[in-house]
Amino acid sequence: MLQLRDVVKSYEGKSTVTALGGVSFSIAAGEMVAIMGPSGSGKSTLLNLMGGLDVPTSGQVLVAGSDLALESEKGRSLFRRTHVSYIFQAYHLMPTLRVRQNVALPLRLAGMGAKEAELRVERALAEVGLEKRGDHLPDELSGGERQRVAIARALVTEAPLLLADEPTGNLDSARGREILALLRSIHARRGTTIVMVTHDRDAASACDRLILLRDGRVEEDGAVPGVTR
Ligand SMILES: Nc1ncnc2c1ncn2[C@@H]1O[C@H](COP(=O)(O)OP(=O)(O)OP(=O)(O)O)[C@@H](O)[C@H]1O
Repeated sequence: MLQLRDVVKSYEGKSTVTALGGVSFSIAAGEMVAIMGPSGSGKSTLLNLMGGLDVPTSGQVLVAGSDLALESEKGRSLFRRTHVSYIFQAYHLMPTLRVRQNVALPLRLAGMGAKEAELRVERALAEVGLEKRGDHLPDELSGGERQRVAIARALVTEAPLLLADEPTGNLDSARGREILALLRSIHARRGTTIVMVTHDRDAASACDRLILLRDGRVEEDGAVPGVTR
């Protein structure tokens, strides 16, 4: 599904910062992968490249065999809409929209008809256990529930790749574990490929593989220590 070949990403400014200094690995369809590493090691940069939000300075990011850097901005935007969904530490819900409208947003942006969209929204809300909260505003929900709404919004497009940036970062450990269990069940049921940046050992333990970054390079890549499945 994803292949990174000797990916370098530098940011030009007063001085050049090399965020990624030659990263190579592949992620197969259906994997659930954690990316860990100290602050500044390049995790968010990597996630942005995988999601087609940015392009590498050199090297290649191949998604299903095609090089995202060779696509036009329009091509990358279509790729993002159809292939990738995101969840974030801070949920990023629209505060003035009801839960149901938040979940429907990516479908409305893609121009999907109201009936089909409604069906998908209700299905996604049921999948995250919030079928009774569709008319609430995000402010009326707990942190864990807000993250569930964000997960439902990620599910509606049926994108094969889910990128998660610290999905449990704002939650206490019990709520965090519920979100991780939900992500695992989605992974098992839908076969969604999940890549999760995290500082949280529990979150990494929910994954099948751990990629450890240090100073913009892969330091370790393999099974999550202490986890047997
Ligand atoms: N837009 C930018 N311009 C300049 N430098 C940047 C930019 N984005 C990131 N960097 C630098 O690139 C390096 C990697 O940053 P990145 O955000 O990918 O790290 P991270 O591992 O996600 O960190 P954290 O865990 O703190 O979020 C850092 O040195 C950072 O300062």
